[in-house]
Amino acid sequence: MSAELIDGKAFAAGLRARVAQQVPAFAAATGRAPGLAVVLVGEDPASAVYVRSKGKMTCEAGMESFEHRLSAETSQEELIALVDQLNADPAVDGILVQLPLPGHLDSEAVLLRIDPDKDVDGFHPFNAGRLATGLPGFVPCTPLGCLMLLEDRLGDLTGLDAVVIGRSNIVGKPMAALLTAKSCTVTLTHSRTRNLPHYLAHADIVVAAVGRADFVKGEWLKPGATVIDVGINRVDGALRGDVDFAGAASVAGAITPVPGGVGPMTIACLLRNTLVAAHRREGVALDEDSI
Ligand SMILES: Nc1nc2c(c(=O)[nH]1)N[C@@H](CN(C=O)c1ccc(C(=O)N[C@@H](CCC(=O)O)C(=O)O)cc1)CN2
Ligand SMILES: [Mg+2]
Repeated sequence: MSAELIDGKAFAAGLRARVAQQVPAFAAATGRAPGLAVVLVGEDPASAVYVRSKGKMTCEAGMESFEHRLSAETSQEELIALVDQLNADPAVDGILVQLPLPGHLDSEAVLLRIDPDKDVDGFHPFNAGRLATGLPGFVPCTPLGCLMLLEDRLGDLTGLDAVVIGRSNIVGKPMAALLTAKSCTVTLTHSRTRNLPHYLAHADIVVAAVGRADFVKGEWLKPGATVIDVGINRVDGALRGDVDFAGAASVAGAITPVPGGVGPMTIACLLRNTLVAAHRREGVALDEDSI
C-alpha cells in the first residue's frame, strides 16, 4: 500500500467538537439548545444503529435530541401528521426521516412535506434546487462530508478532474453539484456507464457511490488520485466499500477506508447542518465556513 489513509473518523470527531463549541453561545442568545428530531419507521437493524448513533452524538454535542420510533405498520397519513407536528414545533430546528422507509410508504411525499428550513438532510427538492443553482440551502450530509475530506487533503480543488460514480439523489447528484461549484471538471458516471476505466484514467478525484462491493479496480485509477469510497456493502458479515481497497491503495495517492472513512462524516455533517439550521431560524449570526 502506498496511498495515504484519509481518516474520516478522526476528521468527524474534530467536526463534532467544533459544532459542540458553538452550542453554548447559541443557547445564551436564545435560551435553548439546537434541536434535532429523528424519525425511524420499522425495525431495519442498520437504520436502528444509525438512529441510535445520531441521538447519542446530538446529545454529546450539547444539542437536544427528539427520537420518534414508529412501528413498521405506520400509515402514510400518520407519518405525514408527525412531520407536520415537527414542522410546527419551535424547539425542533432539524428534521430527519431515516431512509429507507418500509415499502408501503411514499418517501418522496414524506420528504416533500418537511419544512425546507428544517431539512437538515438536504433531501427536499427545494434544497436540491438551491444546491444546483448555487444558492445557500442545506447540502446532503454524505456528499458534504466527502467534500470536506477532499478539501482537507487537496486544498483548492479548482481545475481538478473529478469522476463521481453513482447518480443517486442522496450522494451522486449532489456530489457532482458540489464539485462543480468548487470549479472541478466533473464527470457523473454510473453502473451503466460504458468504459468507466476511460473516464477514471484522467480523474484526480474519484468518488465511488455506486452501491456495489469492490466495483472500482485499482488498475483503472490515475496514479496519485484521491479516492473517496462512499460504499457500505455487507458481504459475508463484513463491510466492503465500492472500491477494491487493496488494489486501489497501491495506485492512489490517498484513499478513505471502509469503515472509518466517509461513514462517520455523515453524522458529523448532520450535527453541523442542525447547528446551521438553528442559527438561521433564530437569526443568530454564525460563521458557517469556519465549522
Ligand atoms: N435520512 C437519511 N437516511 C440515510 C442517510 C442519511 O444521510 N439520511 N444515510 C445512510 C445511513 N447513515 C445515516 O443515516 C449512515 C451510514 C453510515 C454511517 C457510518 O458511520 N458508517 C460506519 C460503519 C458503520 C457500520 O458498521 O455499519 C463507517 O462507514 O465507518 C453513519 C450513518 C442511509 N440512510
Ligand atoms: Mg447518507
